[in-house]
Amino acid sequence: MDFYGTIGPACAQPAILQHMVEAGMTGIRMNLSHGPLAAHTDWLAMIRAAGIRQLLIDLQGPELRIGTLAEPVALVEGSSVRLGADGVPCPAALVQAAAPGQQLLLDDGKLLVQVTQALPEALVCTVVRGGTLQSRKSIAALGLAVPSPTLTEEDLQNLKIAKQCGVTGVMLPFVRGKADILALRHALEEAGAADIRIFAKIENMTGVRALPEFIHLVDEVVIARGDLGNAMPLWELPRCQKQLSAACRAAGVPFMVVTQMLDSMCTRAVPTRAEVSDIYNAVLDGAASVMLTGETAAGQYPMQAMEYLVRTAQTALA
Ligand SMILES: Nc1ncnc2c1ncn2[C@@H]1O[C@H](COP(=O)(O)OP(=O)(O)OP(=O)(O)O)[C@@H](O)[C@H]1O
Ligand SMILES: CC(=O)C(=O)O
Repeated sequence: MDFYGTIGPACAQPAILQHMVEAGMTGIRMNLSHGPLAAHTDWLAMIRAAGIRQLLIDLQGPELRIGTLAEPVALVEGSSVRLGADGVPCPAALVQAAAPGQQLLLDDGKLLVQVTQALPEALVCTVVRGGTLQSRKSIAALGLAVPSPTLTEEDLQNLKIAKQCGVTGVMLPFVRGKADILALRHALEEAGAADIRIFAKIENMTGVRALPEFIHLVDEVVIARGDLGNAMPLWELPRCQKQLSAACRAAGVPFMVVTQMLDSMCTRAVPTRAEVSDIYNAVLDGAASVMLTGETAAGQYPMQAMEYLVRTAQTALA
């Protein structure tokens, strides 16, 4: 079984990475939504030096995100916020597609705004659930199909240098169907990196429904519960996870379970009973790999989190 962390400011130090490897980490994810491969040569050197065998890059793909903010923006419930020109930067395709009444979940659903006015270059929204909005956070536009290419220009640049950077796998967000996988395969071939494994992230209902058409074209399916949890009431997410796991087992395709596996360990050295049960159950369901994200990238206890992940999974395997 594979155990992944996510590299970020909290763990990008040789001694911490070394400790995570000693705890059983077999691979690491680099989230390229926060910066390109070329800007992370120091992290790449650390990953090599720590002897981490598998390096996954998580592309931008068709995912919608807030752009870069000069500083975090406080969104106050009931107040108005402008997305687009002269406001919080966001993709132009979203501004074009959204109509008044559209709800937009921000930062994996922590914040919620509703469009009140759709101008040609901006959306005026009312804040329904407030909080602090930071740069590059996710946007989920429920029920709205926003046209976007499989790969961004930056994704293509990253794929060109992936092989020389030691990348072994590519995670494609928000897979919508067979065409997205074929486009990524083609881009990898063009980059001379046809042997890099493809991890298809299931992050919304489009991906759930399309899974049968592309499951045999990918190397691993990723049950990406952060965004997937925005696509349904949260009490339905466990059933969806179980159904996706069963579909992968039936097809004989490996799958990964990721997100909030040990979320409380971002700020506490010991996980909750519910979190260790979640890991144990994912392993019993047949997961080929499990991954930590914010816990290792930005949390206070990256080494302890990796230890709990690996030990709990190994206990389930024993
Ligand atoms: N390459 C990076 N550079 C700087 N900060 C990073 C980097 N990768 C991750 N982080 C920080 O760690 C946090 C958690 O990482 P994670 O990969 O889960 O990002 P995310 O944007 O929250 O997730 P997702 O891409 O799944 O929506 C990020 O929100 C960011 O603050
Ligand atoms: C990891 C990720 O992208 C998610 O769970 O949405």
